[in-house]
Amino acid sequence: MPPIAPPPGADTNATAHSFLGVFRFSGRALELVWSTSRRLTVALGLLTIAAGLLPAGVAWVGALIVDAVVAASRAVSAGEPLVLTPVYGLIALEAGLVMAVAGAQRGISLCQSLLRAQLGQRVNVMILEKALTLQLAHFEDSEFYDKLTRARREASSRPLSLVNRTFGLVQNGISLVSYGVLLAQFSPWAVLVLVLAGLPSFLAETRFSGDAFSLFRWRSPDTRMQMYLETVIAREDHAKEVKLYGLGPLLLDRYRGIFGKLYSADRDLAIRRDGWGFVLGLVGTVTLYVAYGWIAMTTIVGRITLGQMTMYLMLFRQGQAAVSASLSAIGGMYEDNLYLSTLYEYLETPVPANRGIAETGPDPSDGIRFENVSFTYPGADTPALQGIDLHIRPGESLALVGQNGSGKTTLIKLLTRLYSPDTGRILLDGRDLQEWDEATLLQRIGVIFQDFARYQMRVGENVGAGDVAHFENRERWQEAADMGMATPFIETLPAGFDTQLGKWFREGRELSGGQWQKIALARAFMRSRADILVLDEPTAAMDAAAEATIFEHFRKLTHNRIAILISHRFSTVRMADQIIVIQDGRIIERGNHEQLIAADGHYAHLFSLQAQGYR
Ligand SMILES: Nc1ncnc2c1ncn2[C@@H]1O[C@H](COP(=O)(O)OP(=O)(O)OP(=O)(O)O)[C@@H](O)[C@H]1O
Repeated sequence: MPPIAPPPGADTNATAHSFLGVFRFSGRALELVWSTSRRLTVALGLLTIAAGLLPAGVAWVGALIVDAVVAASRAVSAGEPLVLTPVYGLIALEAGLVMAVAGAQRGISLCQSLLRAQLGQRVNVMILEKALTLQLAHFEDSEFYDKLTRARREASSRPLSLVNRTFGLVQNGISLVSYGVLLAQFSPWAVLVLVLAGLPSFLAETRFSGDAFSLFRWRSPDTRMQMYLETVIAREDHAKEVKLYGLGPLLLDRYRGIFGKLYSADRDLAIRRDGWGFVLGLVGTVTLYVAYGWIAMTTIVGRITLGQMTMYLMLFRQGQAAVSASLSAIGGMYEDNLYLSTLYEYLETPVPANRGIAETGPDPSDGIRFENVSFTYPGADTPALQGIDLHIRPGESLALVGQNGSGKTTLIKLLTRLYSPDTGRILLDGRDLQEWDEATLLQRIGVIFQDFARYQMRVGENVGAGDVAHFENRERWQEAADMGMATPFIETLPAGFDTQLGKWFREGRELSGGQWQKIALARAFMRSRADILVLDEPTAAMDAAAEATIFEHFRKLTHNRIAILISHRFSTVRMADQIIVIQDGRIIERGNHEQLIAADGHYAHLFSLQAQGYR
């Protein structure tokens, strides 16, 4: 039998197994619904109470009708005149009540649809707002990412579903109490029998729902892998490789494999759940018919009327239906709880508060300083950077050279405060980076990473993204595009700056790698107020002529700015005032091009290798 119990490490709260676990998040879900729309929540509450009480009323009036009919027919047999008014009156009353039940149920479903839309939007916005406050490290943490995707996937349905089920349970509870009150007049034992007959199924359902709850949690990485495989197989940005390498069947096999594994656990649980459900359900049926006999016998001996007999039978039957409706609500509530626990874990992820407030530094002519900076990625064994000392003054340019994985991009991530150093400090204008106000700091830095974003938006917006204050400013788009050498090809696009990019939307145009890079460069140039410009391999996909011109622009532009450049092309690197060579996270050489060539070390070796290639 596949393990239902979670493996070590899976967080199965003990309460999840207890009956109360079902209600763990009901209060919070209710709070969420309440704050989304008070009017709709109140309406839903009132309608639920009405829908809970009215069925007992219908049963009661039903009994009165039968008794009135019996009385009237006896009167007619006894030769008395026929009086139909009381019977018709009662029939009309029952019809009214039945209509009211239907009205309440419709009203509930209306409130639910309206709430579903509002609540879905609200939860999605909460999730996205939180995402904006997260740090890069969160997105790189697989477990956290899992929480985020799960929270997003079911945001529009789960919170309301939990509320609906909670209300449904309340409604059935009210009905059960009202049936109980009426049934108690027949015999308090009958009430006890009704409750006891439902109890085994109730306990079994709670138990199995608890198992399902654990199962969901335990399998979450598998489900995530399945989702990922779906993305790889069915999305345009992977389609090229999947086709050319013939990866499709292999990936699909994996997808099937995961399903097989999950399915066997599901099947086992479903068989046990339904098997026990059937057996315990039989207990209910047998009880019903024993009660039937008991009620019939009591009618025959004349202790209750025919009308009461119909009512008690109906109460018993409806009572059992209410018990089974409650059972399925509870089953679903476990799943909803799982979702909400993920949602709240995600929403409550601690985020370090904006650490600094400084908007200026004591010495603006000092530029950037790294003092003995070391950094290890969360979960990594070896440091990505160690003992980095570095000084770049305003107006200077710095080039970072090193093998793949040597730590160049990491250095930029620390400078842009996407991560914080483990030891040492980074100073800007003589002030620790941690003390700077985040918005001020970010305004001063323009950066393009190797894996820059390709927004499926218009060309102009792709450029404008570099400066949100001028996102829609066409003049600025134009200037930035000129500097990024993007203007000539943008002019050839069907709608110029208004051309839609990417393939997700209608009439979207795909660009070449170099064209995208020019757009990204233009985006960095949008940040005209930024006095630190960082280009992480900005021209790797560009042709040599474009690269040369861009650097001419770049040098002119960076006159009073700090320019940091990561590149594997020595033709550009050599132009920098200062070059540092990084190896395994440490600086092994530094100086300008001439000094490094004269030193005849690592740099000189790499330079001559590349120069040979051009001879
Ligand atoms: N998000 C991350 N989490 C954990 N380790 C990382 C992460 N990003 C990079 N690393 C590791 O840190 C080291 C330095 O990576 P970095 O991206 O800084 O290299 P790089 O010098 O920019 O390389 P390239 O020239 O290939 O761009 C590498 O060993 C890499 O595997």
